[in-house]
Amino acid sequence: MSDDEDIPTLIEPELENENAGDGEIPVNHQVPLTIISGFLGAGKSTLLKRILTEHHGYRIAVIMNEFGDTADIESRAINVSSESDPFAESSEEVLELANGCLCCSIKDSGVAAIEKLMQRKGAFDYILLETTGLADPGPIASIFWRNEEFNRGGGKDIVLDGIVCVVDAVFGKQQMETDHAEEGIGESLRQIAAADVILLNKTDLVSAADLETTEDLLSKINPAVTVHRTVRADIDIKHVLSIRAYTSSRGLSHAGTPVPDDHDHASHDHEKGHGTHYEMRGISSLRVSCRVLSPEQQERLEVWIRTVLWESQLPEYSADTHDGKPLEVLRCKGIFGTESGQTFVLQGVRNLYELEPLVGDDVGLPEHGKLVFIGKGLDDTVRKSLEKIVQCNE
Ligand SMILES: Nc1nc2c(ncn2[C@@H]2O[C@H](COP(=O)(O)OP(=O)(O)OP(=O)(O)O)[C@@H](O)[C@H]2O)c(=O)[nH]1
Repeated sequence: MSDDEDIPTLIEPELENENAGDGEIPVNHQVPLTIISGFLGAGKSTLLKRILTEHHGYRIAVIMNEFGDTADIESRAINVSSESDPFAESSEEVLELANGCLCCSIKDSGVAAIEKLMQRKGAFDYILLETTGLADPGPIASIFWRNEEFNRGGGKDIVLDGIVCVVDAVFGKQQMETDHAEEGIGESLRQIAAADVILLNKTDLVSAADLETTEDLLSKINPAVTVHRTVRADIDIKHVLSIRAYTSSRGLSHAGTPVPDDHDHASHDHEKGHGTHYEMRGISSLRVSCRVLSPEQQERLEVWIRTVLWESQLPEYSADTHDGKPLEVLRCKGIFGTESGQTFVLQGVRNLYELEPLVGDDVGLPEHGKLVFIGKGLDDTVRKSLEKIVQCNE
């Protein structure tokens, strides 16, 4: 099918849930979008097939896109609302599946095609976007999350729900350990870094010990990720859709417990803190526990985040005196309490971040907050710099 006459009739969305929860669609009229990434052959199509053939009540539009070239998407994002956009006439096919899902293959245009898809809003209530096995989902995520240009256009009705990464239990560990890029971090590690949920798939093909090792590696690279072990991507849909990874405290569920002081080879040179840092093939992650913050500490933390994210340096060092590697943050997440009795959630994708008080999400005031940063050059100096702000008693 290629022309609009073949596209199913519009149906008004039935969004009735007041409290979007596990597996429920949010009541606001924004359409949640989940990005599915994953290593080549890991089981992305198997997951998609499973989601599309189950009777879950969602009307899902699946976009299978050659989103390999993210620079291309980003440049088009800027033109998304322009009438004269030469990409508005993207080639696309839409198929309606038996359970009401729409399957769209959008071949040659990124965001403009999604905007076009949004003109059919009402025919679906959820978007799944499958990236290629070689894509870094980070830049794609930042288009849908807090991107002002895009949000003024067709993107205003889309809300990024989360990033799901499918990892091959057989080859995943080897892939991560040998991943490299000309400059910096390889794509499979970027996919792990960006993920909110990982499906460690094909667990039927490996030993329990190997699974343990791979899972351990995944959570060292991304200390904020939730890992589910699967066979043929068999997973309860509530763990992958409507997880609200960017709008709730979910995924930070361990925040109430102190970060363990885990003295492995990667977290050396601890003084007194409960932080860890881990480094592998150019990617590094930091996990730091955080006391209940005073207003001054909160202010200093914000300055720290802005300086690291926007200036790629630590506040107490100028770029040429920090003897570490260049700083780059791919993803950050966190939750902490303040002396004023509020709970704050930190979310960040590349140099975009949001630090907002948590409303209507009853997690209680976390006595031991947690901050996680994943990226490049996040070494022990960076860890100590952050701990100096969030762990001292003022
Ligand atoms: N044994 C086993 N095979 C699986 C499992 N999941 C997927 N497969 C098989 O692995 C192969 C690759 O799965 P796909 O779902 O096509 O993987 P993909 O990530 O979409 O692959 P690309 O699009 O090429 O990157 C297929 O032959 C699947 O049937 C699993 O859990 N166990």
